[in-house]
Amino acid sequence: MSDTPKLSVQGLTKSYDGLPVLERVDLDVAAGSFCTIVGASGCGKSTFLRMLLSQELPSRGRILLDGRPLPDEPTPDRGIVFQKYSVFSHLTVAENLILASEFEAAPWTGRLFASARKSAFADIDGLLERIGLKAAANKYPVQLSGGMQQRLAIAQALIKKPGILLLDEPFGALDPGIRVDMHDLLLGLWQDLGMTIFMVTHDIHEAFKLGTRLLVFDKVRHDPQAPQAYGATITYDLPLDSPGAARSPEDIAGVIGAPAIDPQNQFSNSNAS
Ligand SMILES: Nc1ncnc2c1ncn2[C@@H]1O[C@H](COP(=O)(O)OP(=O)(O)OP(=O)(O)O)[C@@H](O)[C@H]1O
Repeated sequence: MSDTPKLSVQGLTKSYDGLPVLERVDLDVAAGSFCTIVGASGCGKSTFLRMLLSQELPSRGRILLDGRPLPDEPTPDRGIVFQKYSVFSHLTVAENLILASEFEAAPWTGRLFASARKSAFADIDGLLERIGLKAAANKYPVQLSGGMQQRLAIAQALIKKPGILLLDEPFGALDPGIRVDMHDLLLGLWQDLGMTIFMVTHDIHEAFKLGTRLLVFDKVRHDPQAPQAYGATITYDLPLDSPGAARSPEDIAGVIGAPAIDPQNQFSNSNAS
């Protein structure tokens, strides 16, 4: 097996208007890892994911994918799911899923016809089944529950079989019961498809349950006179799947300090900028 990390982040800094949001981030991630990311609100977790997607470019440093510089633009090998549904409301579930193929095959019209369209629908049949949306293939997003809409968003992100899946609080808007179903779905997909996953969450229990590695973002340098003078970095990088690894959110409270976790087991916003 190759020793080259799937993803390598080297000396990464991101600033907006000269103010650093992230600084000196270094990280090597092996293929097949499931990295959960936690940190105070506003510390740059989404910004980090957007850089892994190439929606944003680093101000300094670099990101390597399979040992090569990350492309400057999003590519099909990286899929993303956001908290808020990112599906097209005027298209059915199945139409949402064949959209990428339609634009690939017909960039001007975004439309496939006759046998090509039929074949595109046939291609997504297995995915619809796997994601639990087969019976809803002809429904519009407004006719789906929140959980089903998020299943559709995940299916959309998986359509190009990405090696890396980026999840930005994907279950944050769902009821606890639905979340458990979504955890099972996600873990099953991760195991079946062998993806490398980066998932931002505010729920520390979710981070422990799903991740093989927990990344905590926080500021190590503070200037009370200038709160925005420094950016956040990875302050804790905890393996969750090896013998002796931290096993519970209570363990992490001991490692990173109890104030990081509030009574609802959510990361506090005390460092919000
Ligand atoms: N395009 C942008 N231009 C200027 N500032 C930005 C931009 N995108 C993000 N920021 C700033 O960067 C900081 C980090 O934002 P980001 O959304 O990455 O944090 P986060 O940790 O994901 O927060 P939350 O947990 O609340 O979602 C914030 O102060 C935000 O205002």
